[in-house]
Amino acid sequence: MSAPVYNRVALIGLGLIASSMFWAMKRAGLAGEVTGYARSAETRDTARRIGLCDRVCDSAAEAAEGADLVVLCVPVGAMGAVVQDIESVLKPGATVSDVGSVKAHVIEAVAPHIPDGVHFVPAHPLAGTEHSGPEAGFAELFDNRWSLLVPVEGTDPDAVQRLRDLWEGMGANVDEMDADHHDLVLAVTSHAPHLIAYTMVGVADDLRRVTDSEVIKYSAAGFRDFTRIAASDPTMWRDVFLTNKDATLEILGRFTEELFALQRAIRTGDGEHLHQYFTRTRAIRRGIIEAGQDTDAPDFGRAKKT
Ligand SMILES: NC(=O)c1ccc[n+]([C@@H]2O[C@H](COP(=O)([O-])OP(=O)(O)OC[C@H]3O[C@@H](n4cnc5c(N)ncnc54)[C@H](O)[C@@H]3O)[C@@H](O)[C@H]2O)c1
Ligand SMILES: O=C(O)C(=O)C[C@]1(C(=O)O)C=C[C@@H](O)C=C1
Repeated sequence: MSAPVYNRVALIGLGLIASSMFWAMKRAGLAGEVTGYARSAETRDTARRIGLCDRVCDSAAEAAEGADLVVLCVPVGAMGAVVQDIESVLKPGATVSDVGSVKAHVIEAVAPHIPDGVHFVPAHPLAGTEHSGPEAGFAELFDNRWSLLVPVEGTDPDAVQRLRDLWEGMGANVDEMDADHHDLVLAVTSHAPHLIAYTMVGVADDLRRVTDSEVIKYSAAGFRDFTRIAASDPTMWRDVFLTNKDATLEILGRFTEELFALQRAIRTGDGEHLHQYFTRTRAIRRGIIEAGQDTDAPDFGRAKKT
């Protein structure tokens, strides 16, 4: 057990990420008391029933009052409204953070409502599952995953260091990045891939109407992975695309160009193009495994190189 990093932590929005943070903080003794608030009475009841948070409050302001750290764990599009519910109760010296998947938009929506004397340190854990809600969380979610801190210029370095200590205590590796760079990187590694998975599953569903249930019956591993991703929370992902518009459209534009090039290679029988392309992408996967970045990858990925 570590010494608490914060005496009082408030979690606003009690879904997958907040509940995982709660269990991870409890596992390592990182917070004295953790309060929580969720918009729906049903979620608050569930949280009380499963012991999620030391105290579940009936308003965001009640949960945030007196907290040393307040973490906004709601969909990206709701961050601006939520900070306005709590701005008047934030205590001087407190830190406000968030876990949103998009950073420039959150900073734009939240920063104007942070009172003088309160720190704002945006963050984004690069860990999740397709499940959502208060019962989806688990203490190990952040183990050996990245959590990116995106402090705006002039932020107190002690406030940043303290949040870093919290994330490291929850098992994550921490890096810092600026917001625009974050949003471009995540458009490549997370946002565009999710949109592609949503599309692929949508196409298969359309096809299913033609081929009856064969798409589901014979779905192979690759397609199943797409369906896992495409089962992710619709509200969360709607907000991601609406708030990281430019970077996502830029990456999707490039994706479409490559897709057309591959389509052409197939039509013209250009096997050389296809082989070279797949050789390049295979090397990327191997690079990730060799760098120890894919903790889910089986060992044979490292050992066998044909
Ligand atoms: N799921 C992931 O893989 C993942 C990973 C990293 C970061 N994130 C980010 O974390 C945040 C939370 O995601 P999650 O997966 O925990 O979602 P979730 O759906 O499991 O939980 C979201 C919570 O926010 C509440 N909420 C929704 N709208 C609200 C509003 N207008 N006001 C107040 N509360 C509201 C919901 O009731 C729920 O309690 C999002 O910003 C998301 O982008 C998600
Ligand atoms: O593993 C998953 O289910 C995820 O999609 C997690 C994932 C990702 O794309 O890697 C999704 C969104 C986040 O903002 C961070 C992590």
